[in-house]
Amino acid sequence: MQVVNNHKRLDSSILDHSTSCRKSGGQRERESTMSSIAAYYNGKTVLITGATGFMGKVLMEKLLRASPNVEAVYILVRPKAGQSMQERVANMVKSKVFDRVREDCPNFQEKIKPINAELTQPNLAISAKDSQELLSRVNVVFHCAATVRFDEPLKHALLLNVMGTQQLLLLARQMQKLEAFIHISTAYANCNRRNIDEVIYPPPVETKKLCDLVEWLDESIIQEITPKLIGDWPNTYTYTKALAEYLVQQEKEHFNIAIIRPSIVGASWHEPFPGWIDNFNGPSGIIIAAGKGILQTVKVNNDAVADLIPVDVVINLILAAGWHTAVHRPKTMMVYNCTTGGINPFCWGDIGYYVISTFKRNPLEQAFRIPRAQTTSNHLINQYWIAVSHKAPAMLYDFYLRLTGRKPRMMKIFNRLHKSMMLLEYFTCQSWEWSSENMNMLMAQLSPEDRRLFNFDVRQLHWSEYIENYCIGAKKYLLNEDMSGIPAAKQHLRKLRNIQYAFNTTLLVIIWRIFIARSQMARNIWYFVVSLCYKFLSYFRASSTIRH
Ligand SMILES: CCCCCCCCCCCCCCCC(=O)SCCNC(=O)CCNC(=O)[C@H](O)C(C)(C)COP(=O)(O)OP(=O)(O)OC[C@H]1O[C@@H](n2cnc3c(N)ncnc32)[C@H](O)[C@@H]1OP(=O)(O)O
Ligand SMILES: NC(=O)C1=CN([C@@H]2O[C@H](COP(=O)(O)OP(=O)(O)OC[C@H]3O[C@@H](n4cnc5c(N)ncnc54)[C@H](OP(=O)(O)O)[C@@H]3O)[C@@H](O)[C@H]2O)C=CC1
Repeated sequence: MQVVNNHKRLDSSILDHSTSCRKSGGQRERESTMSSIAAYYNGKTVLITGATGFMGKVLMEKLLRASPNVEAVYILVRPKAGQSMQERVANMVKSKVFDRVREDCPNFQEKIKPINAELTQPNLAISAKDSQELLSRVNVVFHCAATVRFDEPLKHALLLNVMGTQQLLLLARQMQKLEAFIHISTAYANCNRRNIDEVIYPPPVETKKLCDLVEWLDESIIQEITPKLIGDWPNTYTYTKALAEYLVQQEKEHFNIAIIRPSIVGASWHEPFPGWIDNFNGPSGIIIAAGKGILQTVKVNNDAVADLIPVDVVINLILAAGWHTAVHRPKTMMVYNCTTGGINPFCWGDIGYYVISTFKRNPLEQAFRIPRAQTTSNHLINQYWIAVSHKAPAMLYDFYLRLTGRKPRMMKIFNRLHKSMMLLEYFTCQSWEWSSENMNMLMAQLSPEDRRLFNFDVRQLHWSEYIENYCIGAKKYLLNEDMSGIPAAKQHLRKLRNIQYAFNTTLLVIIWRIFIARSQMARNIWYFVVSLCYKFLSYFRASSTIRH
């Protein structure tokens, strides 16, 4: 109920702004003067890479809704999974994430200008004609495209995250009207350090030499030497993002640049809808696995800071930084650590608690077991729980599937889950400290209206409410489950609970029977307990007879 009310409150707080597309030119003009950021983007031409991704879509939606008079939004898109660029964009604009902007500006898609591109190819595989159009028109670039997979082979991660960025920078250098270039990095680019300031740290290797090396080395050799090359970085993703930051910094003399470093980007806080999420990355897959009762134990340090940041907070900061970089042209290149830990900390243990309690109240459909999450940072304890509460039930279930003539699948799901958890545990078992002076400084420079429309003040974030919306968002938007199915899902959980009680009781009786048959001590304990119960019952009966 609280969540529903919250949704209403949030909706009404942004309603007056979101309807601006339907208002008259004069009204819109007046509103634009109130919001410097929204007004800045009106009339500008923007280029977004990674627009088909999780953050890119939210960025595009907010930009088109906040500044409906933006001149054009160019997006670099590649054909994928048998779909042409046009088909992908046509499907994308139908996505629920654009529902609000669709309502406000039914023709919003006319502003979107897709450009065929592949960031790993020479010149980004952009045609000469498209390239010319970009060079003569673009005012602001938002570079979001990247591979965010932790297990990406080094060569591919370098090709996309480093060389792709370099090529985009080369293109940007030639843009005649460029006012700002905003590069999206990650707060974990320097995760080999404990305290991370808003500065660029020296790269671990000379990027050019490394790129040359992997170009001619055999793939299998690169795989073999990857751990040595990445050193104390946990994966190729964070390593290549660190290298890219350095490259971006090298261009600071040529145009106005800012780098945004978000931590773990989660579902949205307010916009476009509370709890909006559309992929299984980061915590989302783990949260769903917990809600389905598949994941029963997870390796986290309960007291370590869970540096989650809502996607809309990141997008608001990105847009504000774009405006600030273009209009105020800071003398030094600004790096914005976009994190919550130092401002409004929250721990992994608390997340575990709130996730489970939300899914008990709002269960997912067809759960495998009752949601329950054992959280520990102890490797042995975690392995014990994995054996007892993951592998054993999975084997039993697969055995049951085999018996009923179906294909076993649970062990496969668990193996995949364990692989993901192993890759994520580096981030859940330790804490980092990020400074956030630049984010605070930028916030201080915003007008009250901008602070409201482009809110990135995470001090106002109420974690329990946010996690509740996150879980409900995952249910609605990721799993496409209807809230009207909750009574049936609760009924299913009750059934699972009864099955579990019956199973546990049977198991206990069997174990006890085995003990009694084999051990004199177990027999003695058994007789003692039985006689104690008998005495207690006799006493109870006698005392109740006297009272009558
Ligand atoms: C209760 C306690 C809470 C505690 C909660 C702890 C959370 C602890 C988070 C730490 C988070 C740190 C984050 C650092 C912050 C950055 O800066 S990193 C940016 C975020 N990047 C990531 O999170 C990438 C991590 N993921 C990966 O690297 C790869 O997905 C993995 C983990 C290696 C798995 O690879 P894979 O086995 O090949 O699987 P993958 O291809 O990813 O997925 C295959 C399919 O299964 C789907 N899928 C994936 N997971 C699921 C799922 N759970 N259910 C259903 N389908 C799924 C995918 O959508 C995909 O579908 P298609 O696209 O094929 O249709
Ligand atoms: N999500 C998170 O938790 C965090 C993300 N970040 C950073 O934010 C940015 C966006 O992340 P997010 O939206 O989550 O990532 P997604 O994986 O959702 O999106 C990645 C985007 O990059 C595009 N892309 C990938 N490869 C290529 C290629 N070869 N050519 C052209 N485009 C390509 C994808 O296009 P396609 O649809 O064709 O695959 C997609 O649009 C990244 O730079 C990431 O490092 C930083 C911190 C945390």
